[in-house]
Amino acid sequence: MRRAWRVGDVRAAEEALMRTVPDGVLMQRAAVGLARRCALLLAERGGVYGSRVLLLAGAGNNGGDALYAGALLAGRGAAVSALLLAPQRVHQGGLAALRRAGGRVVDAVPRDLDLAVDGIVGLGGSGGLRPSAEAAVRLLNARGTTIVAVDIPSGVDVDTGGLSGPVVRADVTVTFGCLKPALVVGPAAPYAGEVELVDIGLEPWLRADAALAVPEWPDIERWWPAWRPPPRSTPGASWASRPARRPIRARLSSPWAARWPARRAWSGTRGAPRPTCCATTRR
Ligand SMILES: NC(=O)C1=CN([C@@H]2O[C@H](COP(=O)(O)OP(=O)(O)OC[C@H]3O[C@@H](n4cnc5c(N)ncnc54)[C@H](OP(=O)(O)O)[C@@H]3O)[C@@H](O)[C@H]2O)[C@@H](O)CC1
Ligand SMILES: [K+]
Repeated sequence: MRRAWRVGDVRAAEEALMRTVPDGVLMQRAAVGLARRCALLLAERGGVYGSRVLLLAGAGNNGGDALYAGALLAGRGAAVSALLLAPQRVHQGGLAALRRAGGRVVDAVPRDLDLAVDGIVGLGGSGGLRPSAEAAVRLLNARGTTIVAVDIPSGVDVDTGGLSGPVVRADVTVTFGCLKPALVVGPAAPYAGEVELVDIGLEPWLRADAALAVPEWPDIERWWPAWRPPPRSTPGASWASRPARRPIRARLSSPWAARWPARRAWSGTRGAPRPTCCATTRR
């Protein structure tokens, strides 16, 4: 089963974990996992060195994750720029790290990009995207820029998986500690693209009863041994018409970054109903 936790539960676990580690450690764990996934993506497309990366950095720690990860990529020779969506409230430590590594701040989305990192908003999101963020997101979505979302594609409702306006259409979402409902269910789920879960040590602190649990193929096969996914040609494969621009491919992860294999499983079986209806929920 894939289990997901709501924002309140993640925050509670985060607080408990934070009491056991020095300040800033969790953000560094998150940033290292994020930078590593971005570097893998860039390596597939010609290499990290000399690649052009844009960070969309919002007002909170989600922007901080993006800025620290950007600093790591700049350290590997990427040309990293940051568009600050709330310059007065940007994560100062992250911005300083980026500048030290040679990154720069821009005031508009650059024309040529190899990768954009969505650090607009994460667990702290409410309502639709703010106007400055919305304009940048519309432009990047329209251009088909490769996007890695930080924790959650910005603009989605994290707890319900609902949408209330334009959202980031990510190729990959690097999420921290645990899955969240918007990555698994609702209209938001396809916008996450491939989801990579980075272990930051949160799991022991999460409550045992997750907000929801969604079965994976092995669960279904265990419950119903005779069942097999329908063939690819089955009509009515509308569930599979995700908004991604290219097929999601499986990538290997390091041992400390557990990939979520479910999308790969589903993407190989077009026509099958996506079993979100089987999700068990906790109120
Ligand atoms: N959990 C963990 O263990 C760890 C969590 N970590 C990271 O922290 C992140 C949570 O950080 P956070 O709490 O600082 O909130 P965050 O999501 O950055 O947003 C805050 C700002 O966004 C704004 N805003 C709100 N809605 C908006 C919208 N729709 N569109 C645009 N802007 C919007 C709002 O300002 P407003 O516009 O309302 O004035 C607010 O000030 C989490 O997702 C993960 O990445 C890791 O670093 C370490 C481990
Ligand atoms: K985000």
